[in-house]
Amino acid sequence: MATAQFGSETSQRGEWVRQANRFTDRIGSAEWPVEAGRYRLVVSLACPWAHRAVIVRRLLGLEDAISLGVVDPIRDDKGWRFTLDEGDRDPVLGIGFLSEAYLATDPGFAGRFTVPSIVDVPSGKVVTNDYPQITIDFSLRWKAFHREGAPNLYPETLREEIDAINAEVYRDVNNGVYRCGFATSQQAYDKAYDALFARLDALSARLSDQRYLVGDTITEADIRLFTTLVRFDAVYHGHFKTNRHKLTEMPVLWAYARDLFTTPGFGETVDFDHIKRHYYATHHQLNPSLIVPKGPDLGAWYEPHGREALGGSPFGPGTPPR
Ligand SMILES: N[C@@H](CCC(=O)N[C@@H](CS)C(=O)NCC(=O)O)C(=O)O
Repeated sequence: MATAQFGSETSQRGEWVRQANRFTDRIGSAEWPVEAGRYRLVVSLACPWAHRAVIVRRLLGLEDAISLGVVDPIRDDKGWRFTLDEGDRDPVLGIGFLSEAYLATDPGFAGRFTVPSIVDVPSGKVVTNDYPQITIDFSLRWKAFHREGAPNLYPETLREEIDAINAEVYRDVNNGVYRCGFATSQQAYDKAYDALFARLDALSARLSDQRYLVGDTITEADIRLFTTLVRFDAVYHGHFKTNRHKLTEMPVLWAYARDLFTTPGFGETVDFDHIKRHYYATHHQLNPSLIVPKGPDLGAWYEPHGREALGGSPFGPGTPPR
Protein backbone atom coordinates (compact mmCIF):
# COMPACT_ATOMS: atom_id res chain seq x y z
CA MET A 1 0.00 0.00 0.00
CA ALA A 2 1.24 3.50 -0.77
CA THR A 3 2.50 5.82 1.98
CA ALA A 4 -0.22 8.17 3.19
CA GLN A 5 -0.09 11.95 2.97
CA PHE A 6 -1.82 12.02 6.37
CA GLY A 7 -1.15 8.71 8.10
CA SER A 8 -3.30 9.26 11.17
CA GLU A 9 -6.32 9.87 8.94
CA THR A 10 -5.88 6.81 6.73
CA SER A 11 -7.67 3.54 7.50
CA GLN A 12 -6.13 0.08 7.24
CA ARG A 13 -7.94 -0.34 3.93
CA GLY A 14 -6.23 2.74 2.54
CA GLU A 15 -9.24 5.02 2.84
CA TRP A 16 -8.89 8.69 3.76
CA VAL A 17 -10.95 9.41 6.88
CA ARG A 18 -10.94 13.12 7.66
CA GLN A 19 -10.31 14.26 11.25
CA ALA A 20 -13.25 15.73 13.16
CA ASN A 21 -13.43 19.48 13.64
CA ARG A 22 -11.96 20.20 17.05
CA PHE A 23 -13.45 23.59 17.86
CA THR A 24 -17.19 23.69 17.49
CA ASP A 25 -18.35 26.63 19.60
CA ARG A 26 -20.79 28.92 17.88
CA ILE A 27 -20.73 32.66 17.75
CA GLY A 28 -24.06 33.96 18.96
CA SER A 29 -23.78 32.39 22.42
CA ALA A 30 -23.22 33.92 25.85
CA GLU A 31 -19.50 33.23 25.63
CA TRP A 32 -19.11 34.40 22.03
CA PRO A 33 -21.54 37.23 21.32
CA VAL A 34 -22.12 38.45 17.79
CA GLU A 35 -20.03 41.60 17.72
CA ALA A 36 -18.59 43.50 14.77
CA GLY A 37 -14.79 43.70 14.77
CA ARG A 38 -14.29 41.04 17.40
CA TYR A 39 -13.56 37.99 15.27
CA ARG A 40 -11.08 37.20 12.53
CA LEU A 41 -11.78 34.65 9.84
CA VAL A 42 -8.51 32.96 8.90
CA VAL A 43 -8.47 31.34 5.48
CA SER A 44 -6.28 29.99 2.78
CA LEU A 45 -7.58 31.11 -0.61
CA ALA A 46 -6.58 27.66 -1.82
CA CYS A 47 -8.83 25.78 0.53
CA PRO A 48 -12.34 24.81 -0.65
CA TRP A 49 -13.72 24.67 2.91
CA ALA A 50 -12.42 28.15 3.65
CA HIS A 51 -13.55 29.39 0.25
CA ARG A 52 -17.17 28.78 1.22
CA ALA A 53 -16.80 31.18 4.11
CA VAL A 54 -15.12 33.81 1.92
CA ILE A 55 -17.99 33.70 -0.59
CA VAL A 56 -20.76 33.76 2.02
CA ARG A 57 -19.08 36.61 3.93
CA ARG A 58 -18.94 38.58 0.71
CA LEU A 59 -22.47 37.79 -0.51
CA LEU A 60 -23.90 38.80 2.87
CA GLY A 61 -21.73 41.92 3.15
CA LEU A 62 -20.05 40.86 6.38
CA GLU A 63 -16.64 42.20 5.35
CA ASP A 64 -16.75 45.11 7.78
CA ALA A 65 -18.05 43.01 10.65
CA ILE A 66 -15.68 40.05 10.37
CA SER A 67 -12.10 40.70 9.27
CA LEU A 68 -10.15 38.33 7.05
CA GLY A 69 -6.66 36.89 7.53
CA VAL A 70 -5.09 35.09 4.56
CA VAL A 71 -2.30 32.55 5.01
CA ASP A 72 0.49 31.66 2.61
CA PRO A 73 -0.82 29.00 0.21
CA ILE A 74 2.18 26.80 0.92
CA ARG A 75 2.23 25.07 4.29
CA ASP A 76 5.45 23.93 5.84
CA ASP A 77 5.91 21.39 8.64
CA LYS A 78 4.64 23.95 11.14
CA GLY A 79 1.43 24.40 9.20
CA TRP A 80 -0.22 27.53 7.84
CA ARG A 81 1.95 30.65 7.97
CA PHE A 82 1.22 34.38 7.80
CA THR A 83 4.15 34.98 5.47
CA LEU A 84 2.09 37.16 3.13
CA ASP A 85 1.91 39.80 5.87
CA GLU A 86 4.51 42.35 6.84
CA GLY A 87 7.01 40.88 9.27
CA ASP A 88 5.48 37.43 8.59
CA ARG A 89 2.79 38.06 11.20
CA ASP A 90 -0.93 38.48 10.97
CA PRO A 91 -1.41 42.21 11.61
CA VAL A 92 -4.49 41.74 13.78
CA LEU A 93 -3.70 38.56 15.70
CA GLY A 94 0.04 39.22 15.92
CA ILE A 95 0.91 35.58 15.28
CA GLY A 96 3.19 34.01 12.67
CA PHE A 97 1.50 30.60 12.47
CA LEU A 98 -2.13 29.56 12.76
CA SER A 99 -0.92 26.82 15.11
CA GLU A 100 -0.24 29.50 17.74
CA ALA A 101 -3.96 30.23 18.01
CA TYR A 102 -4.79 26.51 18.21
CA LEU A 103 -2.25 25.88 20.95
CA ALA A 104 -3.33 28.99 22.85
CA THR A 105 -6.82 27.46 22.89
CA ASP A 106 -5.84 23.86 23.54
CA PRO A 107 -2.18 23.32 24.46
CA GLY A 108 -2.62 19.57 23.97
CA PHE A 109 -4.06 19.83 20.46
CA ALA A 110 -2.44 17.13 18.32
CA GLY A 111 -4.41 17.24 15.06
CA ARG A 112 -3.94 19.32 11.91
CA PHE A 113 -4.25 23.09 12.26
CA THR A 114 -6.89 23.87 9.70
CA VAL A 115 -8.53 26.69 7.84
CA PRO A 116 -11.08 28.09 7.98
CA SER A 117 -10.80 29.07 11.61
CA ILE A 118 -12.51 31.92 13.40
CA VAL A 119 -10.32 33.47 16.07
CA ASP A 120 -11.50 35.73 18.87
CA VAL A 121 -9.20 38.73 18.51
CA PRO A 122 -9.10 39.86 22.19
CA SER A 123 -8.18 36.43 23.57
CA GLY A 124 -6.42 35.01 20.50
CA LYS A 125 -8.42 31.79 20.92
CA VAL A 126 -9.99 29.70 18.19
CA VAL A 127 -13.76 29.82 18.53
CA THR A 128 -14.50 27.44 15.68
CA ASN A 129 -12.98 25.50 12.83
CA ASP A 130 -16.32 23.86 12.17
CA TYR A 131 -16.57 24.94 8.53
CA PRO A 132 -20.07 23.59 7.76
CA GLN A 133 -21.50 25.54 10.70
CA ILE A 134 -19.50 28.71 10.02
CA THR A 135 -21.36 29.61 6.82
CA ILE A 136 -24.76 28.66 8.22
CA ASP A 137 -24.11 30.91 11.22
CA PHE A 138 -23.07 33.77 8.92
CA SER A 139 -26.54 33.43 7.41
CA LEU A 140 -28.56 32.87 10.57
CA ARG A 141 -26.73 34.55 13.43
CA TRP A 142 -25.08 37.56 11.80
CA LYS A 143 -28.29 38.94 10.29
CA ALA A 144 -27.92 42.24 12.17
CA PHE A 145 -24.77 42.93 10.15
CA HIS A 146 -25.92 41.72 6.73
CA ARG A 147 -25.79 44.36 4.01
CA GLU A 148 -28.98 45.80 2.63
CA GLY A 149 -30.29 43.49 -0.08
CA ALA A 150 -28.27 40.52 1.17
CA PRO A 151 -29.62 37.27 -0.26
CA ASN A 152 -31.19 34.53 1.84
CA LEU A 153 -28.74 31.68 1.28
CA TYR A 154 -30.42 29.28 3.70
CA PRO A 155 -34.18 29.89 3.46
CA GLU A 156 -36.18 28.11 6.12
CA THR A 157 -38.59 26.46 3.71
CA LEU A 158 -35.75 24.92 1.68
CA ARG A 159 -33.46 23.90 4.54
CA GLU A 160 -34.31 20.22 4.52
CA GLU A 161 -33.59 19.95 0.82
CA ILE A 162 -30.40 22.00 1.10
CA ASP A 163 -29.15 19.88 4.00
CA ALA A 164 -29.90 16.66 2.12
CA ILE A 165 -28.05 17.70 -1.01
CA ASN A 166 -25.18 19.15 1.00
CA ALA A 167 -24.70 15.78 2.72
CA GLU A 168 -24.43 13.96 -0.62
CA VAL A 169 -22.22 16.60 -2.16
CA TYR A 170 -19.97 16.60 0.89
CA ARG A 171 -19.54 12.83 0.96
CA ASP A 172 -19.07 12.17 -2.73
CA VAL A 173 -17.78 15.45 -4.17
CA ASN A 174 -16.28 17.95 -1.68
CA ASN A 175 -14.63 15.25 0.40
CA GLY A 176 -14.88 12.71 -2.41
CA VAL A 177 -12.05 14.32 -4.37
CA TYR A 178 -9.84 14.10 -1.28
CA ARG A 179 -10.87 10.47 -0.81
CA CYS A 180 -9.62 9.86 -4.35
CA GLY A 181 -6.42 11.82 -3.89
CA PHE A 182 -5.43 10.57 -0.47
CA ALA A 183 -6.41 6.91 -0.97
CA THR A 184 -3.46 4.61 -0.42
CA SER A 185 -5.00 1.48 -1.92
CA GLN A 186 -6.37 0.89 -5.41
CA GLN A 187 -9.63 -0.36 -3.96
CA ALA A 188 -10.21 2.75 -1.83
CA TYR A 189 -9.40 5.00 -4.78
CA ASP A 190 -11.70 3.08 -7.15
CA LYS A 191 -14.57 3.31 -4.69
CA ALA A 192 -14.15 7.05 -4.15
CA TYR A 193 -13.76 7.69 -7.90
CA ASP A 194 -16.93 5.75 -8.75
CA ALA A 195 -18.94 7.56 -6.06
CA LEU A 196 -17.61 10.93 -7.20
CA PHE A 197 -18.52 10.53 -10.86
CA ALA A 198 -21.85 8.86 -10.12
CA ARG A 199 -22.72 11.90 -8.01
CA LEU A 200 -21.48 14.34 -10.65
CA ASP A 201 -23.68 12.55 -13.20
CA ALA A 202 -26.67 12.87 -10.88
CA LEU A 203 -25.94 16.54 -10.29
CA SER A 204 -25.64 17.11 -14.04
CA ALA A 205 -29.06 15.56 -14.52
CA ARG A 206 -30.55 17.70 -11.76
CA LEU A 207 -29.01 20.88 -13.12
CA SER A 208 -29.95 20.22 -16.73
CA ASP A 209 -33.36 21.84 -16.28
CA GLN A 210 -32.91 24.04 -13.23
CA ARG A 211 -30.44 26.85 -12.88
CA TYR A 212 -29.51 26.28 -9.22
CA LEU A 213 -29.43 23.21 -7.01
CA VAL A 214 -32.36 24.07 -4.73
CA GLY A 215 -35.20 26.49 -5.46
CA ASP A 216 -34.64 29.19 -8.06
CA THR A 217 -31.96 31.31 -6.39
CA ILE A 218 -28.41 30.73 -5.20
CA THR A 219 -28.27 28.93 -1.86
CA GLU A 220 -25.66 27.48 0.46
CA ALA A 221 -25.86 24.28 -1.63
CA ASP A 222 -24.55 26.02 -4.76
CA ILE A 223 -21.70 27.64 -2.87
CA ARG A 224 -20.55 24.28 -1.51
CA LEU A 225 -20.61 22.60 -4.90
CA PHE A 226 -18.96 25.56 -6.62
CA THR A 227 -15.81 25.53 -4.49
CA THR A 228 -15.01 21.97 -5.58
CA LEU A 229 -15.96 22.49 -9.23
CA VAL A 230 -13.79 25.56 -9.59
CA ARG A 231 -10.73 23.55 -8.46
CA PHE A 232 -11.55 20.50 -10.55
CA ASP A 233 -9.47 20.95 -13.68
CA ALA A 234 -6.76 23.09 -12.13
CA VAL A 235 -6.01 20.56 -9.39
CA TYR A 236 -8.22 17.56 -8.72
CA HIS A 237 -8.26 16.10 -12.25
CA GLY A 238 -4.50 15.61 -12.24
CA HIS A 239 -3.27 15.85 -8.66
CA PHE A 240 -6.08 13.76 -7.13
CA LYS A 241 -6.56 11.52 -10.20
CA THR A 242 -10.26 12.43 -10.64
CA ASN A 243 -9.87 12.07 -14.36
CA ARG A 244 -12.89 10.35 -15.91
CA HIS A 245 -13.74 13.77 -17.31
CA LYS A 246 -12.57 17.30 -16.83
CA LEU A 247 -15.13 19.83 -15.69
CA THR A 248 -14.92 21.31 -19.18
CA GLU A 249 -16.06 17.92 -20.55
CA MET A 250 -19.20 17.81 -18.39
CA PRO A 251 -21.34 20.36 -20.25
CA VAL A 252 -24.07 21.00 -17.67
CA LEU A 253 -21.73 21.32 -14.70
CA TRP A 254 -19.28 23.39 -16.70
CA ALA A 255 -21.98 25.89 -17.71
CA TYR A 256 -23.33 25.92 -14.13
CA ALA A 257 -19.86 26.58 -12.74
CA ARG A 258 -19.28 29.42 -15.24
CA ASP A 259 -22.66 30.89 -14.37
CA LEU A 260 -21.67 31.07 -10.69
CA PHE A 261 -18.10 32.14 -11.47
CA THR A 262 -19.39 35.20 -13.33
CA THR A 263 -21.95 36.06 -10.64
CA PRO A 264 -20.74 38.89 -8.35
CA GLY A 265 -19.34 37.42 -5.14
CA PHE A 266 -17.90 34.28 -6.74
CA GLY A 267 -15.25 34.81 -9.42
CA GLU A 268 -13.47 37.58 -7.55
CA THR A 269 -12.91 35.24 -4.60
CA VAL A 270 -11.14 32.61 -6.72
CA ASP A 271 -7.35 32.69 -6.67
CA PHE A 272 -6.09 30.05 -9.10
CA ASP A 273 -2.49 30.87 -8.27
CA HIS A 274 -2.97 30.11 -4.57
CA ILE A 275 -5.07 27.06 -5.43
CA LYS A 276 -2.46 25.49 -7.68
CA ARG A 277 0.56 26.38 -5.59
CA HIS A 278 -1.04 25.05 -2.43
CA TYR A 279 -1.95 21.60 -3.63
CA TYR A 280 1.01 20.89 -5.87
CA ALA A 281 3.66 22.37 -3.59
CA THR A 282 2.32 21.15 -0.23
CA HIS A 283 1.43 17.48 -0.76
CA HIS A 284 4.95 16.09 -1.02
CA GLN A 285 3.66 12.54 -1.01
CA LEU A 286 1.50 13.09 -4.07
CA ASN A 287 3.80 15.43 -5.98
CA PRO A 288 7.39 14.94 -4.83
CA SER A 289 8.82 17.28 -7.50
CA LEU A 290 6.59 20.09 -6.16
CA ILE A 291 6.36 21.36 -9.73
CA VAL A 292 3.21 23.41 -10.28
CA PRO A 293 1.58 22.80 -13.67
CA LYS A 294 1.16 25.86 -15.87
CA GLY A 295 -2.33 25.00 -17.16
CA PRO A 296 -5.12 24.90 -17.63
CA ASP A 297 -5.96 27.92 -19.73
CA LEU A 298 -8.49 29.97 -17.77
CA GLY A 299 -9.97 32.09 -20.55
CA ALA A 300 -12.91 29.75 -21.07
CA TRP A 301 -14.33 30.60 -17.64
CA TYR A 302 -15.65 33.81 -19.17
CA GLU A 303 -17.40 32.24 -22.17
CA PRO A 304 -21.19 32.71 -22.19
CA HIS A 305 -22.92 29.98 -20.16
CA GLY A 306 -26.45 30.40 -21.52
CA ARG A 307 -28.12 29.32 -18.27
CA GLU A 308 -30.32 32.41 -17.90
CA ALA A 309 -32.75 30.58 -20.17
CA LEU A 310 -33.50 28.15 -17.32
CA GLY A 311 -35.10 30.95 -15.30
CA GLY A 312 -34.26 31.67 -11.69
CA SER A 313 -32.40 34.71 -10.51
CA PRO A 314 -29.13 34.58 -8.58
CA PHE A 315 -30.18 36.67 -5.60
CA GLY A 316 -33.98 36.44 -5.75
CA PRO A 317 -35.40 39.71 -4.43
CA GLY A 318 -31.92 40.60 -3.09
CA THR A 319 -29.13 42.47 -4.84
CA PRO A 320 -25.58 41.51 -5.81
CA PRO A 321 -22.70 42.60 -3.57
CA ARG A 322 -20.78 45.65 -4.68
N1 LIG B 1 -11.37 21.25 9.41
C1 LIG B 1 -11.44 20.21 8.43
C2 LIG B 1 -11.44 20.70 7.02
C3 LIG B 1 -10.66 21.89 6.68
C4 LIG B 1 -9.36 21.50 6.00
O1 LIG B 1 -9.07 20.31 5.77
N2 LIG B 1 -8.58 22.48 5.65
C5 LIG B 1 -7.29 22.19 5.07
C6 LIG B 1 -7.01 23.06 3.89
S1 LIG B 1 -8.05 22.70 2.52
C7 LIG B 1 -6.23 22.47 6.09
O2 LIG B 1 -6.27 23.49 6.76
N3 LIG B 1 -5.27 21.58 6.23
C8 LIG B 1 -4.21 21.75 7.16
C9 LIG B 1 -3.35 20.52 7.23
O3 LIG B 1 -3.65 19.55 6.56
O4 LIG B 1 -2.37 20.56 7.98
C10 LIG B 1 -10.41 19.13 8.70
O5 LIG B 1 -9.91 19.15 9.81
O6 LIG B 1 -10.18 18.25 7.89
